[in-house]
Amino acid sequence: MSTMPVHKYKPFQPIHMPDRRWPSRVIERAPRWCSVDLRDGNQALVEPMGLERKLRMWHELLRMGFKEIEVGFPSASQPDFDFVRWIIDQGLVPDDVTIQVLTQARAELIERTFEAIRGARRAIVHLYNSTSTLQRRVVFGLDRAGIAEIAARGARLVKELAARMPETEVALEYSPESFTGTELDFAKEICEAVMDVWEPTPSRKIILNLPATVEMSTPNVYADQIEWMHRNLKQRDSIVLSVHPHNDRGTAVAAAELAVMAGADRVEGTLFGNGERTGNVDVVTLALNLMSQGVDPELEIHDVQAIKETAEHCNRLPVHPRHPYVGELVYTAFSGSHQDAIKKGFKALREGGSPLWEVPYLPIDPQDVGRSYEAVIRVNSQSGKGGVAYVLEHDHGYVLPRGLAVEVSQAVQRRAERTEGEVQKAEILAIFEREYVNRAGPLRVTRHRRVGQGADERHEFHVQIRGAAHVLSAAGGSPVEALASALSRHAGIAIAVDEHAAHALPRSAGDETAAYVAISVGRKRSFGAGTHGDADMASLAAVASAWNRARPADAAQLAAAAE
Ligand SMILES: CC(=O)SCCNC(=O)CCNC(=O)[C@H](O)C(C)(C)COP(=O)(O)OP(=O)(O)OC[C@H]1O[C@@H](n2cnc3c(N)ncnc32)[C@H](O)[C@@H]1OP(=O)(O)O
Ligand SMILES: CC(C)C(=O)C(=O)O
Repeated sequence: MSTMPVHKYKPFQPIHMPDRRWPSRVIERAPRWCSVDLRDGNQALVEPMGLERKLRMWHELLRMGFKEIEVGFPSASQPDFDFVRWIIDQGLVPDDVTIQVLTQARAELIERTFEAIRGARRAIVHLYNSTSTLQRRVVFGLDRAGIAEIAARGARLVKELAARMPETEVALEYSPESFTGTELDFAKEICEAVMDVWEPTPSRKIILNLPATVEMSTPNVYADQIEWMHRNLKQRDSIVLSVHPHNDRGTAVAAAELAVMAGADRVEGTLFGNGERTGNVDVVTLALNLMSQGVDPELEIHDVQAIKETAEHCNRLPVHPRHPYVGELVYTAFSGSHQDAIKKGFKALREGGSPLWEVPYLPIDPQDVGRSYEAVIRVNSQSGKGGVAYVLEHDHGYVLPRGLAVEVSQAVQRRAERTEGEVQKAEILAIFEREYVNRAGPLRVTRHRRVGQGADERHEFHVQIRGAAHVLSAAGGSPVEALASALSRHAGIAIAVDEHAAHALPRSAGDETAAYVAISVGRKRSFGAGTHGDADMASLAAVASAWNRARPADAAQLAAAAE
């Protein structure tokens, strides 16, 4: 038993609904989105947005394709009121976009709200009052009938004021605020009391918004609550059923998704989940979750970084580096096995020709949201050969053979362990090139040519051994094999070429070849690499590098024998 004060809390009562249907439903289309960044998001900020920040957010939301945007709580403050007036008066509301404004169910606030929307082509007036057992008791001191009357009275006034403003098409949204703490039969009763006032029809629907004002249970319970309302509300065809999840338990995204499976038509949320306490549901995550399932998210998120910059500027709050789809680190693998799988995934993708994105550990293609592959693999002490090989290939064009990749990654690992940090891409390149590529030492091949023809063909090598010029030669085979045999003869040591690979190495200065060899000098195995504008010379440089990297004693022996 822990010493935590569990006795202060009671479990949330589950909903008895053995025939619940949502668990076997699949989301096949995006819900109607409503951004509440400029209201619920804004009301939770340390420094609420002024005109400049509100306008920047507004334009970002329009660019993303939101068609319903809650633009404020105009009766709350002059800046909120002024912003609503500004976008109406300046003609900033596109024809296909509907603004939404929130108000408590209090006469003076509703009247002020209507002043704010005067002249708008269309507006959703969003009326709310708290309905939970707790709020009824401690905030309002009213019974169910008293609370229902607040809502009905508010709806009557909205209807009356809307009738006096025929130039504006007014829709009503009603929220039984704190719905998750409200008995379902009462939530139904109060919603239907509002409907009785508003008299919605299938062509003039009411929006009933069922908020998880405070997230109080596991998301499946919220889904049960939504399905119960979906199945039991009267005139369902005259209702847009909306949800507005908060994230107190960290499961707002799951709650919203299950709620949509349970019958919700519409979701209210904010960019990256800004909002009261732990925030509103994150609409970007919801939308990209849909995209990752092949469902059109009906929002444009081609540059998630730009959207994040807007959110951070407007909210003056940072987005976490691990935030889904947008965080600085979410497309980055540090750990070896992930890197290996990602590298192989990219290769399979390149070679497979399928349009489907299937790369382990990357649920979506970072490029689809404007992120690059730049940071997909970063290297520290948790990384393996796959990561190092990926960096050398992706960033520098070297396609290392497996054994060499293992060796290089061990050197990189030692560096990472020593510094206890990340090894930057430039350092990885430096470690590799310094140790393996055109490695200086006693042996250097300066020229190669083929002499003779047919059976008499020989390879002639001009080499420097400890600075002294020599001409070596050997018959037949590839230049690499011939050099190994010429060196063997001169040094009196068995030299075998175990591996040899080469590929074009695109460089800004012109195309080069990169070659890799593994040679055995006596019993010692050594890797080397070479680069050169001439393919044969690249391979011969690789042999020389491998030799120069071999044990000093062997090198000395070669030098002595050749002198
Ligand atoms: C869960 C949500 O996010 S809901 C939205 C919440 N957002 C905000 O509150 C941000 C903006 N709000 C504000 O700036 C202020 O609350 C205002 C300007 C709207 C109103 O301010 P005030 O008049 O000072 O009242 P306050 O908000 O403290 O409300 C308290 C009174 O309103 C009543 N009340 C609260 N909500 C509602 C409601 N939805 N409908 C009717 N009455 C309500 C309370 O019972 C209380 O009544 P009492 O004074 O008789 O005890
Ligand atoms: C007004 C309502 C919808 C709200 O913001 C909430 O319940 O969180």
